[in-house]
Amino acid sequence: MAYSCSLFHSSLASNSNFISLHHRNHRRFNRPAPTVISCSSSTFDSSSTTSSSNNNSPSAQKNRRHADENIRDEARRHRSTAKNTLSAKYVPFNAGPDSTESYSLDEIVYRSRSGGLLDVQHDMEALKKFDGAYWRELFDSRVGKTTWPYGSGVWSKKEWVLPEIDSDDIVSAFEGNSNLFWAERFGKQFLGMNDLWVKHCGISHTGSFKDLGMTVLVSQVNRLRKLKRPVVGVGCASTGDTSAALSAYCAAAGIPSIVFLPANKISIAQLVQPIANGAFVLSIDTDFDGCMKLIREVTSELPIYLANSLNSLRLEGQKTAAIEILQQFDWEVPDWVIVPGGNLGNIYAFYKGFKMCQELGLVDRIPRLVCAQSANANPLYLYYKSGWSDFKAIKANTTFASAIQIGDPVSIDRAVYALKNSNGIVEEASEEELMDAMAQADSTGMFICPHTGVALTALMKLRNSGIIGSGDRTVVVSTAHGLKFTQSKVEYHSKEIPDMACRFANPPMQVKADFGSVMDVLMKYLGDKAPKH
Ligand SMILES: Cc1ncc(COP(=O)(O)O)c(C=O)c1O
Ligand SMILES: N[C@@H](CCOP(=O)(O)O)C(=O)O
Repeated sequence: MAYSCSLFHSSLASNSNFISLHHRNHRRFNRPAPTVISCSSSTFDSSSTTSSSNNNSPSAQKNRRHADENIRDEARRHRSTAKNTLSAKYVPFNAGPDSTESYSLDEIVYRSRSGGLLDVQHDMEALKKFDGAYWRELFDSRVGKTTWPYGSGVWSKKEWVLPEIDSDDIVSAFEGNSNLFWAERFGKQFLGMNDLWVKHCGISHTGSFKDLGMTVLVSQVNRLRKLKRPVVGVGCASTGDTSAALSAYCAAAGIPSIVFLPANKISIAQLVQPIANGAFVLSIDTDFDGCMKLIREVTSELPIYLANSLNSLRLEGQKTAAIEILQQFDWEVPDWVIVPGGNLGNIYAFYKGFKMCQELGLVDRIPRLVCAQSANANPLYLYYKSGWSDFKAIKANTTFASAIQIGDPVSIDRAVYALKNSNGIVEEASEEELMDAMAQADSTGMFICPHTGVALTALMKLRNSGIIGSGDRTVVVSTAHGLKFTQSKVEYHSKEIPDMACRFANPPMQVKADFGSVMDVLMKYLGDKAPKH
């Protein structure tokens, strides 16, 4: 599949700005943030230790960081001396009330004694000592600042993520705080919807939502290494996004990273990311599931810490995207959230984020979740269609949504739990459907990845069947930046894909370099576009 059009070039744009959405949010964000938020039994650092003001008033100057101090030093100087009453530990995933099995987060453990998944369990009683309004205000007060580490959308929720980690150990690129895009034209034109949103988790440091989990995992590794635990490097199997995030965060912390990639199955843009960040890259002649099996075997033999989402630390970071969505809607709960699924950690992370907000009184309900799969890699969809009676791992086929070409998802149990407990739905998208949906979305000003095309296809199907109503507030989670997947767009717009009509292709027009020829094509174009009366 070669490039045929020299007009197309790829480069990865990175933007971690928080784009506040609408008037309701402005009201909240404009409120002065409290310097210290006190509560009955504890005090957490608030965001306003650094002056975020541009003015030169004496009070702004007084709050200024010392000239010889960096933001980490400054955070240390302002750190609350109150005893931290919050904690978290690993427990077997979905363990019954009688289970006593648990592990410190400082242990290197990925599986329960019975071989099942683990989950990070927070001390909910300690968190409940503060009411929902407290947490809403604390999280809101930290948005858009450079105070270490709260300028990160993940670490602005530190108390719910890794409450015990020292801020000094955190490795962060101020990830998160991604924009929630009102898909006005796409919603109106293709779906008759006026409250459709796209959460752009891919507009991030390495171009995918993986940054949210990787900052947490690599921070904990940083702590483990300081505690002299046997961690020489960190490794993952990847379809291209986990490897990019792992290598970037490890490079920032000076920790060796090792990535197992299925040969010729990821995009060039994704392949070059770990190479550029200095990771040890193994290109292996197998698929993602084969790489996953190998990394699990290797990490049980060598002092390499496992960074895939089998490791439940990752999901603690990823769950903050759910909290962020609620925050961006001024703590109003959307009706639906649609997430593309592959290894199936993220759908559970969203569930967990929403559920914590409900349990801790920030909101009174959770949205219905939809997991969207490529029809070429759809083990969850087949399981759902069997009435959850018959799960079979499959051999995943090639799909343009290459990052979710996964046939044996490690988090299958987590995904089923999330969907059952959120009245959820699973949908699938054929190659033509996902590529058409991507092209349609792009034609309304987005530039999404094929995985987001899978999620948009699910939305289209659920709208057509009337399950999602025209007025339902719906969020589609965009998981990676479209600039990582330009080749699939080039092929689509060049109409190069066998057996695909590419109905929304917009190929460039070749024109001779003379005024007459250019005028001819422009006159025709403008004639076609002129409003018909
Ligand atoms: C771009 C993209 N979208 C979606 C997914 C699916 O996420 P999960 O594996 O957590 O289901 C992945 C990775 O698997 C991905 O890289
Ligand atoms: N899409 C993923 C696949 C691995 O998922 P993980 O969340 O378990 O790391 C990737 O980019 O590698």
